[in-house]
This record gives sequence, C-alpha cells and structure tokens, in this order.
Amino acid sequence: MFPSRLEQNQLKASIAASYNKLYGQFSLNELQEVGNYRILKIVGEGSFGKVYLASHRLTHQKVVLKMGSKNDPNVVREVFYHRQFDYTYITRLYEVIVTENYVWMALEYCPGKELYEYLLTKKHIPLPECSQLFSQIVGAVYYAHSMKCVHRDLKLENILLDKKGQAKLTDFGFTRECATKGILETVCGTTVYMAPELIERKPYEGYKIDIWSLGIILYTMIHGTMPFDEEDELKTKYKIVNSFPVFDCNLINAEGEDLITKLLQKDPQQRPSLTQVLQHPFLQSYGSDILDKTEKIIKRQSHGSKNFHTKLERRLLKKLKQTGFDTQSIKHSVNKKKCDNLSGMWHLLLEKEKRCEVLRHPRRSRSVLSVKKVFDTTAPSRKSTDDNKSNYPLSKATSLKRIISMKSDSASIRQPTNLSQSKEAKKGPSQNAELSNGGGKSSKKPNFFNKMSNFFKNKKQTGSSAESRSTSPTSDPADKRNHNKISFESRKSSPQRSPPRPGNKTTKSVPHLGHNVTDAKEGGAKLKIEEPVLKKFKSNSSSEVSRQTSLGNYDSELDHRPLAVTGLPSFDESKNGVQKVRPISILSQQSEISNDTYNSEYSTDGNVSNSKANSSLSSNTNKTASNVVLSPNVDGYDNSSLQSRITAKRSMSIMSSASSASEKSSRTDSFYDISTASSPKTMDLRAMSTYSNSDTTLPRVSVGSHWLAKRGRSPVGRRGRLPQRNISRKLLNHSSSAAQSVIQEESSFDDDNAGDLAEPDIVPQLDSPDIMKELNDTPSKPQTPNLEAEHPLIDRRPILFEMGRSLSGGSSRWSHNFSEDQLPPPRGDDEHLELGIADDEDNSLED
Ligand SMILES: Nc1ncnc2c1ncn2[C@@H]1O[C@H](COP(=O)(O)OP(=O)(O)OP(=O)(O)O)[C@@H](O)[C@H]1O
Repeated sequence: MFPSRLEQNQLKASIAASYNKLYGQFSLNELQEVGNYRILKIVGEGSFGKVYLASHRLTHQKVVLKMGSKNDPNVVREVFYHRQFDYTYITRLYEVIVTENYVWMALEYCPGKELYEYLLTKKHIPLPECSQLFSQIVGAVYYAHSMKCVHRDLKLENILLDKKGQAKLTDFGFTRECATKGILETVCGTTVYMAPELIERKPYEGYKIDIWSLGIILYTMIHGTMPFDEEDELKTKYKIVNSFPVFDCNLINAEGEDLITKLLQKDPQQRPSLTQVLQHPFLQSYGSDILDKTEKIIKRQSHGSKNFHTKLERRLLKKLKQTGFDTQSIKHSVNKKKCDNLSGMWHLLLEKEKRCEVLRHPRRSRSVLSVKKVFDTTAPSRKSTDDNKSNYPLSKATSLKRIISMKSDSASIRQPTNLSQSKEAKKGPSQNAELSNGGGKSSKKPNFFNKMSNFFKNKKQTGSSAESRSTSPTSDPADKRNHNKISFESRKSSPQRSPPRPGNKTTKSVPHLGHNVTDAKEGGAKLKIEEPVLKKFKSNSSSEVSRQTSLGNYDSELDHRPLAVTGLPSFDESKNGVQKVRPISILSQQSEISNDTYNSEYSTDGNVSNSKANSSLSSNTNKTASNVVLSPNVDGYDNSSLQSRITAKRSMSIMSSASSASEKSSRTDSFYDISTASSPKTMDLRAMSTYSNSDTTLPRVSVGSHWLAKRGRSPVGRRGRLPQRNISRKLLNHSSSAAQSVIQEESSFDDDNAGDLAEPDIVPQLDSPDIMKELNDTPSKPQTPNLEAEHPLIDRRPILFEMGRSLSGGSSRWSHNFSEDQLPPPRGDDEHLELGIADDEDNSLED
C-alpha cells in the first residue's frame, strides 16, 4: 500500500534530519576524535597547539592528547626519547598517532597540572613536601640520566602532578642522548634555569646542566621565587654567572640550603652526582628510597627483562587472546616500544586491570608497604637542625599514624578532627601520594592489620577504647606530618630557625618587592616576615632574536622594554596575592631550521617534503637594550638588588639558534646521533636548498607586539609557529621578561675540538670588563655551516628512521610505527609494582 501523503512527508523529514545530522558531523570544525581517542575537552595549550583530555574508546581510560607539527624536529625528538622511558615519575607516552599534518601524542593524564601552578597556589612549598616532591623529580632525572639522556629543559612547568600528587617529568622536546657525545654545546633550556656554562656558551656536560636546573627548581619550590631573575634577561644571565642565591632563613633550613648551594655550584664539576643528591639529608628517607627503587628498575630494564611476565600481564594477555586479539602483535608492539595503537591499548588496559586488581584485593600491597614503613620508623631518623616539626618525615609519620589508628581501631573512634586533618593532608600532592602509598585509605577498607587490631581490641576492655578515643589527635606525633602545620606560619615563629649566615649570602628576612610584611615573634623579638604577594604580572615576552654578541652567538636576549611600553593588559590581582609571572615555553627557531627535513621522514605519502624552514629571526634589533643591561654598573648585580628581585616566573621555553651553522647543525645534531634519525646528510642538503626565512625575519618588536596580542606566547613558538596559547591563568610572576627556554643547538661540538671551543675569545666571560665594548662592537658573526666537519658521522650513518604504517583503528587516520630496529632493547616488567605505587593505582580521574 502506497504511504499516505502525510507519511511521505514524515519520512522525508526524517531522512532530511538524518542527512543533516551526518553532514553536520562532517562539517564540524571542532575536533572530536583522533585515532582511538575521543576528545573530551581542552586541558592546556602548548607552544604548538592545544592539549586535549581524551578518552580511549576501547578502555575508557583518560589520556592527554598533545599535538605537534610533523615539521617540527623537536616533536620527533620528544617522541623518540619519551617512548623509551618507563618510569613512575615520568609521564607515560602511550601512543603516537601521525596524521596528515600533525603528530599526536597520547600521554598519561596528570590532573594535578604543573608544579608551577601548584607553587602558585601555595606561594611556597613546605619543606617536607619539597623533600618528597623533589626526590621524585630527582628520581626521574636520575632515571633519564641512567639511560644516557639529558633533559635540558628542567623547570617547574615541565613537572606535572598526577592525581596522587606525585611529580611526573614531561616534555622531552630538548632531550638528547649523551652516550655518543659527552660534551655538548647547544644552548638550550630556559634562561632562568640555565647553568652558567650555558650562559657563557661553554661546551658543557649535559648531566651537569640538569643538576643545576634541579637546584633552581628546589630553590624556587622552597622560596616561591627564583634565585636568579631580573627584569632584564642579560642581568639575569649576569647573575647566574656571578651571583649566589640568597636564602630566606624563614623558609629554608640548613640542609636545604646546603643542598641548593651544592646544586648551584658555578663549577659544574663541583656539583654533586644525583646519587649524592638523593642521599642528601634534606631529602630525608624519600631520596634514598627512590634511589634504591630506581636502581632496581634500571637494573631490570637494562637486563632487558621481558614484559608479560607478571601474573596480571599474563592474565590480561590470555583474556585478549580469548577475545580474538592478535596477542603476538601486541607483544611485539609493546616489547619494541612502538607506541602504536596496540601498545597504547595494552598499557591502558593494563592500568585498568591494575586498578581492578586493587579493588579485588584491597590494600594488600599497601599493608605490606606499611609494615616496612613501620619498621622504618624505628630507625633513627636524620635530625634536622631546623624545626623538627617541619622536617618530620612524612612517610614515617603516616605509618605511625596508621599504627596508632590501628591500635585504637580508627574506624570506630575516628574523630572529626582526624578526618578534617586527613582531608587537609589530601590537599597537598605529597600527602596524596603518601596516603595512597601508606595508609590514608586504610581505615576505610579492612585489611590484615585492621583485622588484627580489631581482634586485639576485642580482647581489651571497652575502657581501653575509650582511652584511645580520648587521645587527642594533636598529640599524635604523626600529626607533625600535616603540612599545614609546618607551613610558613609555623616556621615564622620557630625559634630554631637557622641563623643567618655571615656575609650577605643569607639573610634573615629577604625583603621582597611587592610582598606583604607581617609581624612574627621569634624568640621574643619581633621579626618582620615578608610574605610574597601574589599579583598578576604582565606577560611581556617577545620572541628571541638571533644575535651574536660577545657572549658568542648566544641569541636569546629579550628586549622587554618595548613590550612593557606596548602595555600588556595586566592580570587581575590573584587570590593570595603573589605576583608571579608564568614563564612561557617557546622555541624560537631563528635560522635555517630545516623542518622539512623531518617532514619528509614522517610523510605519509613517502614524498620528500619541500616545506620551508619557518624561522629565522633577524638578530640585530636590540643591541641597544643589551648594551644597557649588561653594563656592570647597572644596579641589580649586588646583593641588595638581589633581594629586591622576588618574583618567580613561568619560563618561556625557546629553542633558538644563533647562527645558520649552529642552527643547521642543531637540527641535525639532535638526530643524527640518535639511532632513529633520518639521514643527516639528506636532511642538511634539503635544509640548505629549501631554506627560507621569509616567515621569521620579523623584527623583535613586531614579533613582540604580535605576541602581546596573543598574551603569553612568543610569536615564533617553540614549535616554530605563531603563538596560539593564551595564558589566562595566574602566572608566576616574572618581573618583566618572561623567562625563556632556549635551545641553541650546538654546532656539533666534538670532543676533538673541545679545546677550540673553549678558547676565551669564543667563550667570553660575562663579567669581562670588555663586555660592553664587545656588545657594542661585535657584529653578528654568521657562521658558515660546515656540516661535514660538524657531523663527522654524516656520511657514515645509514638512514635509520623508518616508518611503518598501520591503520589506526576507529578512524581514517594512519598511525605510524617507528622502525623496530631502532628501538631500544625491550625493557622489563612493571616497575610500578616494584615501587609499590602503581599496583594500587586508581585510574579514576579527578575531573
Ligand atoms: N600529561 C598531561 N596531563 C595534564 N595536562 C597536561 C599534560 N601535558 C600537558 N598538559 C597541559 O598542557 C599544557 C601545555 O603542555 P606542554 O607544556 O607539554 O606543551 P608544550 O608544547 O611542550 O609547551 P612548552 O613548549 O611551552 O613547554 C601544560 O601546561 C599542561 O597544562
């Protein structure tokens, strides 16, 4: 029967609606999915593009999707190194998806965001928490160094906090290996975090510059301000080379001061090894614990122990096989660290399984851990010369608290104050981590020890319970772990503060610009304590301009004044009033960056790309400014002015190259040494033939204003693009110049020519009396690229980086696999289990 007219119309309408819906989906501008990941929301913005929170469609695990340009060599670098790391305190790279234009990295989601932001909210981090977080950070660097990799851009912004508040090192865009080249010369990192030898453009030992940066990080964590930070970039550099950090004895203890002083030794050789750092008394038991565990992990991984050997892994593999998965392919992907959709799925599934395992067997591992910690508490703890309260070992305290709570059957007698304290403790990331490790949740779920304590409790008279109940939580020594009690407030009134050191290196109270002055009584005397005041800062960074000065061809000078003149909109006053500038990571590619070199290697169609290099900034735009600021007579170089600088800032990661030669070599240098790199020769030839700097020869001022419009990014972003990132959040203040990460790639410094490079005329000292003259007189000295000389291996190296292709399920995009031949030996089992951390991981995300 023919449908009625009405029915026909209804059918038509229905078809039209479906059609429109589908069309709407096709024409949506918003990204909805990438590979197997469904985009949920934007969680950040990198120098190249947005960073998304996404959900893995098969496992529903949340990840972060970070996009990068296929043309950006640093993305290759980042992926190459990052995928090799398998360590608790390094964000895991699950999968790499290469689309037509972009490289997408599926990373472990860290809802705690950056340590930088955490510091902003806290103003400064209490010492015990610093010990714990810093131990984790050092552990991550120790692990990377053990794999012969240097990070070269260690800073607060590159340390994320996971849901447990654990530190996670990330952003390996500047990383390189040091196995083939012990001495480097690439100027690289963020200025305020840069070691003196980098500032002076001396050939440097990669590991040592990381150690310096750790010193800056620790200082900033404790003080909430940066040790060497001036409005003017050159002043900052001068200070890095010539000044010493000023310690605020209201915030730091003698041990912390000792550790920072060692880390910030001007002479790289005098800096301690990371083993020594982890064993330093300031890090209490955390450092040595992490050292032990990390060494075990490294040993196991270096022995190439196989994946899929744990019970959990075997069970998961079996399940997958039964479901019809090609488990051989999965094993292959995982063992070869392909970071393709198979290994990505495997790791996400495994994490989910671990979470389920913990739920099935609640707290078993935690109980075991707590036993260890209980026994640890019997060992004599390192005594701090400082306030005992503030240095009370967190883990021990937690364990003690657990024991006490077990004795008194905490489940039944838990007092509201205890609960509130535990809530308080959860606020801090370290506490979170501690609770997850130790006993924070132990009272909620029955475990062996709770059962035991219940048993003994039942044997007792009810009076004993009442007695326990009446125990004041504040009398519990474990309460000392409460960071809030060891906060700045308590420290202020501590009569046991380390006295000011003789000389002007240490001050009793550092007058901070823009800080609130509060009164506190110390030993009966009234002491003026100046707390940092949060205030919004002007994001006044400009891109770096290549400029050869007497400092060599160091090129990352910022001229902030034009920016200040242009008048950035100032941020609103923040809640807690601390003025902080968020250092922005920028990679400024200044000259002859042969991005196309890499594009071709990643090209999905296999064609050699002819994309142009996108950067090269003219270099002589701010000589006047430089001259002014480098004058030794400029105030700010003495200690009094040191005291007046207070603001910590979010640093701007900039990868800038000084000269054509340097840049060319840098782009290749980063890769020709590593096994997955494409043929350096090909790369360089193409770079030279296709180089165009038309895009990037913007004068600094115009660059700056461009950036200003965007608020927060250098126009030539780290990924070689115009800035896309708006910084609308509170920023660690930066007095004027947003500090910047710089990578000025080494012009292939070889050990052979180390002597040449170390010659004084090439590496002038910042405190040289002639520095002004040099700045005025020395024109830019473009270096002629001598690629063969710079890269002696250039002809001998085979094409090492091959791309495989596999269809990334769930989308029409293609996922590229890296050549297996270039992969590091398969690394072993799950160190999370060994660390006793991840086996109880709960992957439910905070948001
Ligand atoms: N794993 C992650 N979990 C949660 N948020 C993240 C993660 N990775 C990045 N983000 C967010 O995205 C922002 C930008 O990421 P990231 O700094 O890694 O980008 P980038 O391009 O490397 O930037 P830059 O070059 O300036 O360091 C971060 O500030 C952070 O807020």
